[in-house]
Amino acid sequence: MKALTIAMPKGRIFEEAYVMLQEAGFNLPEEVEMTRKLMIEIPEEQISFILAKPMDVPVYVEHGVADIGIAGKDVLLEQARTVHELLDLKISECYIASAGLPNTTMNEIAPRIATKYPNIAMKYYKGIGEQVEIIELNGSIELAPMIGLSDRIVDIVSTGRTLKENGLIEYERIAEVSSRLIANPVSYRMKSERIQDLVTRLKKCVK
Ligand SMILES: Nc1ncnc2c1ncn2[C@@H]1O[C@H](COP(=O)(O)OP(=O)(O)OP(=O)(O)O)[C@@H](O)[C@H]1O
Ligand SMILES: O=P(O)(O)OC[C@H]1O[C@H](OP(=O)(O)OP(=O)(O)O)[C@H](O)[C@@H]1O
Repeated sequence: MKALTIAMPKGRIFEEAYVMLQEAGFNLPEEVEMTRKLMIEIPEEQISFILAKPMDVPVYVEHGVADIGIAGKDVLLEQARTVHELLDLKISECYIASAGLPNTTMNEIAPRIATKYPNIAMKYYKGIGEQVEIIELNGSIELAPMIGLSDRIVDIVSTGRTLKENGLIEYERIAEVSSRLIANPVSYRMKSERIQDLVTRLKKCVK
């Protein structure tokens, strides 16, 4: 059996994907003890997990240090990396939307958009014919309109709770997001049997 290295984000995606892999019949410990270790080896299954920042998962996969990865569609849309998207796992579902303070229009000259997704935001506003200035932030995006840093934000919405609790409303839904199984193109050829088996087994567990 050929060894597989799988890169995954540490947080919510790992938790959901790990359960899915167990449901798919992989012999993984009942619970992973969350330590500071950034690599988890499962010798019985010849699998190693690399625990990464969400935005870094496609980087590991594109460079081939991970054969497989699990990444949010948001990250894949933002980065356009050379990886194969194999399967929609339908976990960590949410969407990307534009939002802002209620009853406000955007500044007519170069409205400012705060976001963690500069490429997605730029493409969206270009598509609707708005010339905007992007302000790139790394988190707590919902703060920006409240404190006068931006006219709008482009960010992830799931329950809508963060928008609501920060006095913002959604203006437009931009893209649907869920986690995808991705593969390095060379690994996909060299380890095709192993990867195909993983896809077939996971497919049966998609809800
Ligand atoms: N509120 C949410 N509900 C469901 N899925 C989400 C939500 N927020 C983000 N996601 C999805 O989960 C992925 C990882 O997000 P997560 O919140 O775990 O990390 P992060 O806070 O962006 O990362 P970090 O703080 O480590 O840089 C995102 O790329 C997206 O696909
Ligand atoms: O609609 P909701 O259910 O409230 O979820 C949306 C929030 O979840 C994500 O933030 P996260 O918790 O990852 O924190 P972040 O600000 O560090 O990105 C996202 O950036 C939103 O802020």
